[in-house]
Amino acid sequence: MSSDKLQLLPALPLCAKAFAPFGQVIECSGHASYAINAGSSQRFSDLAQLEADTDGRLALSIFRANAQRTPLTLSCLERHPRGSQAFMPLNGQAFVVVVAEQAPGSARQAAESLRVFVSNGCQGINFRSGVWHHPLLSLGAGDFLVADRLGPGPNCEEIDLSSWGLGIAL
Ligand SMILES: NC(=O)N[C@@H](O)C(=O)O
Ligand code: NI
Repeated sequence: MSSDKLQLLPALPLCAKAFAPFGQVIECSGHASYAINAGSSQRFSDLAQLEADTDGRLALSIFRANAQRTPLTLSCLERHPRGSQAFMPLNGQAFVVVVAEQAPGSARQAAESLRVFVSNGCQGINFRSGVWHHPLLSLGAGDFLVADRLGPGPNCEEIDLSSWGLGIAL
């Protein structure tokens, strides 16, 4: 869909304070560290609160992402009620994060309620359990380390946005 037919939502640089209602930003900036391993490394500790229900377990995966074509268009929102989901770029690729506190019922509500952030490629994010978000939107080809909940039972609710003509202004 050409950009002139899309309703473009504004994007903000990702920052911990603005993202706090949705989860944590995983970055060294703004966090204390302490020397470990005889001073050969600095540890920036406990940067995200990873969650999994008692039936599940936390797992580490790698997503090998293609660069999204622009203009970015929004296809769906999803949420994982049984656990958190963290993404950390491994190759410095910037990515877009789209979140919502409530599931929008219309394009108008989505335009008012969706929050869009852009990671600078040195920042990762951790979605709290149950936070509505768009699936990964990477701006560059690269790998992401992903920590999320695996286990029995459904853990992905989805709503379709593909017909709402929503895009991201980058
Ligand atoms: N499908 C999958 O594992 N990833 C999504 O949950 C996502 O948020 O990208
Ligand atoms: Ni997800």
